[in-house]
Amino acid sequence: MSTTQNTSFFNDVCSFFDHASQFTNHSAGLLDQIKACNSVYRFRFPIRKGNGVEVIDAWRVEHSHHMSPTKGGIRYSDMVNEDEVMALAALMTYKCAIVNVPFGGAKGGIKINTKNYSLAELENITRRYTVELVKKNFIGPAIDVPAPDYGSGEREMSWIADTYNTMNPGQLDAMGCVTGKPIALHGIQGRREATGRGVAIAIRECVTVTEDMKSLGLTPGLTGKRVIVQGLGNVGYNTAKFLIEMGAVIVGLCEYEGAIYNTNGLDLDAVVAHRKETGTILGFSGAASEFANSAEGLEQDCDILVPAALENQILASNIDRIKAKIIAEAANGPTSPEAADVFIKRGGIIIPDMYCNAGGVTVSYFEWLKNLSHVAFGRMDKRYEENANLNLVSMVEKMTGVSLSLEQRGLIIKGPSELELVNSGLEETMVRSYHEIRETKMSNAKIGDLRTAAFVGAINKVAVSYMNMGIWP
Ligand SMILES: NC(=O)c1ccc[n+]([C@@H]2O[C@H](COP(=O)([O-])OP(=O)(O)OC[C@H]3O[C@@H](n4cnc5c(N)ncnc54)[C@H](O)[C@@H]3O)[C@@H](O)[C@H]2O)c1
Repeated sequence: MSTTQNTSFFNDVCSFFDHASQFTNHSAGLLDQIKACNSVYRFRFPIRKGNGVEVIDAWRVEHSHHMSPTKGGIRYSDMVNEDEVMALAALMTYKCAIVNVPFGGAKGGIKINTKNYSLAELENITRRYTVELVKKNFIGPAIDVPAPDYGSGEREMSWIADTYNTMNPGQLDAMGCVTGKPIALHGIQGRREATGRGVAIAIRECVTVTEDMKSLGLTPGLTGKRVIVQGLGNVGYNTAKFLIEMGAVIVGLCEYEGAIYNTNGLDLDAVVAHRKETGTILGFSGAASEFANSAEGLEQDCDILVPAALENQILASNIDRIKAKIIAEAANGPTSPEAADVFIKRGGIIIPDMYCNAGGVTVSYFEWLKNLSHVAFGRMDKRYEENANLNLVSMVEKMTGVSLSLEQRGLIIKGPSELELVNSGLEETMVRSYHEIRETKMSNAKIGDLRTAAFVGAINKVAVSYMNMGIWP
């Protein structure tokens, strides 16, 4: 299947790319340009730790400048490395193209185990990381816009926004330099849950296609579908939460300390509360069985497996023991090309990462637009709105001499809130993109799977941008 030797995560992404590119008709040179990472910035900076100094390794990779700004999260992990950041940046390019978000792909990495640092040290690291990016022109609302990823969240995004803003006094659009900020600091409603909500919508769309479910021996629809989720962080927790709302049953949960399982379903919030109290999901009273090794949790009986932690979880070495019929890649790169090949050949469906977790960047785009437009999304705070609309109602009544009915008043004051706008935009994007990918798959029997179809669509869109742009000089 691949023309690239698989020695790394980035090579895995290139391997998927190479396989899909045979279904496009672009020149080898253009394909090379799309595939390559345009800028890789590796840097080291010191922080004070205790009475000494510690040097931190960090990266920012801008994979593709076919659109500006570039966009992608920052991973805080002691496992992060240059290859991983390059792979994640490349996935961002294809992801944005799939959901028609007009950004190039980027990603950042800070090599730390967040558990080993105090809050003040984490803030120092984040602010210094931002300063290094500013110095090299690797951040800015029109240049490169980071977001949360594994190990980072709203708190870190606030520090980044404040550092950038402080270093660029008077820059009107400064708050658009990063997304995933808290609501009180120019964030947007619904961003926190967006990736998980998007994953749940992606799964729902997949299981509603009767013909595809028939081929898996499953009934269409989410009701009663048994799901195992790996990772109880931002993406995993929210995916599980929305899947439950949509009628699915969470039968298994895996965290790095182990896994729990109950074929009758697990109470998600009770598990989270238990973990908060004890530091582990193990020992949860509602579990029928538990496994000290997290990976064993992936191999239990279920219809849908949702890896939502890290890459390289489903490999040639364990794919034969995976019982799920659908793998929904909430994490980036959880399935190796070899494992994916085996799974597809035995008739399984993989909802590929580059589409499945695109809800985050979709809503990040809305946040960035809100920051640049300097206008609140949706209707205003209810108190103001009611006053404003009451004025409007009495104005209309005075002008027409007619008393408006309650219904007519209702028509005037009703309007979508920011959250309703965000969620409907997200819903529309995830639904449309799923069927676009599936149609590409169905258009050529040789394409064979959703990931290849997603890559074909993404490659074609990025190719058109590069061709329109031309080469300068
Ligand atoms: N946050 C976003 O908006 C976003 C968007 C798109 C993609 N993603 C991807 O989703 C994945 C998770 O990101 P997140 O933001 O939820 O991170 P997070 O840090 O909030 O949560 C990750 C969780 O995975 C757990 N974990 C780590 N290793 C594990 C293992 N071996 N087995 C089971 N659990 C393990 C961690 O303990 C943590 O609870 C990453 O691949 C990330 O790139 C995140």
